[in-house]
Amino acid sequence: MTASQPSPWWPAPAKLNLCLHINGRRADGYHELQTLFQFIDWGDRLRFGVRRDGEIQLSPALPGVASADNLIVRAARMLQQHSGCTLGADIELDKQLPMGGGIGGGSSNAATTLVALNQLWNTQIPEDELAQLGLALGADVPVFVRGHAAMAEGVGEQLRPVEVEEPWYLLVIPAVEVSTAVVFNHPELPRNTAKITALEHQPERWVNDCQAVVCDEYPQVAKALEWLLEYAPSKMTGTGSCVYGVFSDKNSAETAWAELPQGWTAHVTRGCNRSPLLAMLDQ
Ligand SMILES: C[C@](O)(CO)[C@H](O)COP(=O)(O)OP(=O)(O)OC[C@H]1O[C@@H](n2ccc(N)nc2=O)[C@H](O)[C@@H]1O
Ligand SMILES: Nc1ncnc2c1ncn2[C@@H]1O[C@H](COP(=O)(O)OP(=O)(O)OP(=O)(O)O)[C@@H](O)[C@H]1O
Repeated sequence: MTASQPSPWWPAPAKLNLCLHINGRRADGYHELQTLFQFIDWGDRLRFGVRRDGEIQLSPALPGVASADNLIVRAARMLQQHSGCTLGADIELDKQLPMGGGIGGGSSNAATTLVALNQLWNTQIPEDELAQLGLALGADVPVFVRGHAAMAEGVGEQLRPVEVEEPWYLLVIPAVEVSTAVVFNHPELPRNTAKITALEHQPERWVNDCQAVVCDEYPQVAKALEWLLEYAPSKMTGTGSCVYGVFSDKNSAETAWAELPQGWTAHVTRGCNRSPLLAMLDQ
């Protein structure tokens, strides 16, 4: 027997990497980096119903991802184990974000699950601990748990909240999934960019060190970037495949979007230093 309580939709926004500088490679293969995260006001949504029997049920399933491997289910189980909570959840996912696009959909889903169930189960895990728990699920989970635009250093685990401009973006989604591990193992990847102090205040120095190798390996990404650059300063996010152009207002982003080649997918979206998930928590 289960008893479900209705619950509102919780946002799981995407992120952009406004820069991704690779400063070195550690002995364990992981890379030292400097990357600036900002959220966008576009993402997935999740809805939770509390169950008394401890089961975690997710619907619909994601194509190609077994339920036990889904970061949503893994996040819920992790919170159960960590807190000793005996409650479960029925979780509904409204998936909008492409996978392998470098916009952090899986990580954001995991973070929203941790934050929402922490509230709905009344487990009262403090934010620092919740972010630490999330790190075991993926390098980008903590920034989504904290919900502030941030500069990340180390291997991505040291986060410092920042305030940067909140422009409009035209986000182009090439029809290709890029593997983060393949990009980081690429022999041609530049790995010796000098570390820059207060990088968040120097947008003219923001680059993505993964962009050139991804454009070489995936012509669709190179083509999307070339097209966007006709309209605005543009870059790839994370390890790709998505690329974004930066616009000062919504109108000019929409004007470029109207010229999108047939068959391409793109979204006009706004940068946010405060995640829509935090806004929901404040309600
Ligand atoms: C670099 C970013 O894309 C920036 O948003 C992310 O931090 C990567 O986040 P993610 O996909 O959650 O990454 P993880 O699942 O932690 O790592 C995937 C793979 O990327 C490589 N990796 C990741 C982060 C890092 N600092 N150095 C690495 O070399 C490792 O080969 C690792 O096996
Ligand atoms: N709930 C989930 N949503 C998306 N992907 C998931 C989820 N659970 C597990 N995955 C797995 O994680 C992989 C990476 O998905 P994700 O959407 O986070 O990619 P990404 O945007 O490239 O991530 P990042 O920017 O963190 O590198 C997927 O290919 C999928 O196999």
